[in-house]
Amino acid sequence: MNQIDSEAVVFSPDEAVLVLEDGQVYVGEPYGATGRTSGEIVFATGMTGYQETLTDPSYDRQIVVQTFPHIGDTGINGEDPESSRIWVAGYIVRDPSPNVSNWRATGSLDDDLKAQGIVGMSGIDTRKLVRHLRSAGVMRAAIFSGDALLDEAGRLRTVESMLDEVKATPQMKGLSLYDEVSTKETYTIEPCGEYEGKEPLFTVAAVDLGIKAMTPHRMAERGCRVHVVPSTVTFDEIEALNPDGVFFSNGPGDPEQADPEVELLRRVLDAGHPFFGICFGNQLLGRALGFGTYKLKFGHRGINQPVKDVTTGKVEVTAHNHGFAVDAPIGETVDAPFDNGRYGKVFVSHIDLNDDVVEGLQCVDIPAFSVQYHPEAAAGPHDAAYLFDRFVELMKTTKEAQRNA
Ligand SMILES: NC(=O)CC[C@H](N)C(=O)O
Repeated sequence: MNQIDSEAVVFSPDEAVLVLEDGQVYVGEPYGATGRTSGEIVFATGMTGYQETLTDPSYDRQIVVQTFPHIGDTGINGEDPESSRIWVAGYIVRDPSPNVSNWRATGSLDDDLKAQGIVGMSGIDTRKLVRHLRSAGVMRAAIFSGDALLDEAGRLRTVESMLDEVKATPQMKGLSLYDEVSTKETYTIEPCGEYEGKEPLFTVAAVDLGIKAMTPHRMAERGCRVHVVPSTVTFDEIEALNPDGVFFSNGPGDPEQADPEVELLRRVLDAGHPFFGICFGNQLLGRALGFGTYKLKFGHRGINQPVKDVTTGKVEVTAHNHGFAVDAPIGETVDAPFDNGRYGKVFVSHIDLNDDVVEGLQCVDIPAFSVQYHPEAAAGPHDAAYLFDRFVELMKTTKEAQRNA
């Protein structure tokens, strides 16, 4: 069934009910675990990579709607997850595949969602739902199925009571609400591929704000030893690693409420360490430089967004997962506003050709740059792999300059 007028909502105990913060209601079937879940509802437009989406810690506490209708046909496997578990709060698909057909499959998506207790639903008009979110903007929502559809007396709940629960759901907050996504202990990724077993070319301290597994791997395959450190790491703990470069990862939450991480980043910049940031890391660099950040109406979540590198004019097909963006001037090189230009000049290096959203920052006077999108290609195109080469080159030139100073 589709979205229906909430006054006339009818559903049975074996169905699933989606209630949006603005009162819209959709009735479908349970998919994955049954129960209740709530969070900010967002949509992802990728046609492939559903395991990478589900296990991206940046989706922590968000209900994800897939716009591509047929999900689950390749089952699940042990190679594609981007972290140790599924992080989405809930999952909504149009037409889940009842069959698994892939040589790497170790099980079905439905079973994995059930095993991890992820409440989902299917069989609703996701196109209508996404068009509504695209015009009304992302908002809080909840999914109810199984016993969660019943009140204490065992009667079917009212939509009003479910709507009350939606409105009691916490709004998107800063990283402190999400520190569950970060590693609790530092771990190290050694050089791999052609650099396997060799002395590392460079040492990177990667701050895990919700890091995706493939990201440090992209640096390790370029000869780096990567120490992945918790989001609560101190500057002195970073210094003790004697890094040639520092990386801030992607992650959930509102960058405007991540001041401790911005302060840590400023100490990294003041120490002159080469810096590379991705997604949340880009927003934190923007805020460290003195720019603001703002919430997008519905965000960018998918693996085919056109981004222009303004220094080369090249257009890259890129993978995105962000609901916030940096508010910086496009088309000009400016003094970074923080502390009367302490960090020198900076320009917007990349822009999204769909909506002119800032997709990259390049500092001119300090060794620091970042992108809003995901160059690690997990899932997604490999167009932006050069950014990892750029980070290695930045560490190389900075080390040489320090040696010759
Ligand atoms: N993937 C990310 O790093 C997301 C960054 C930030 N939480 C946002 O939603 O914009």
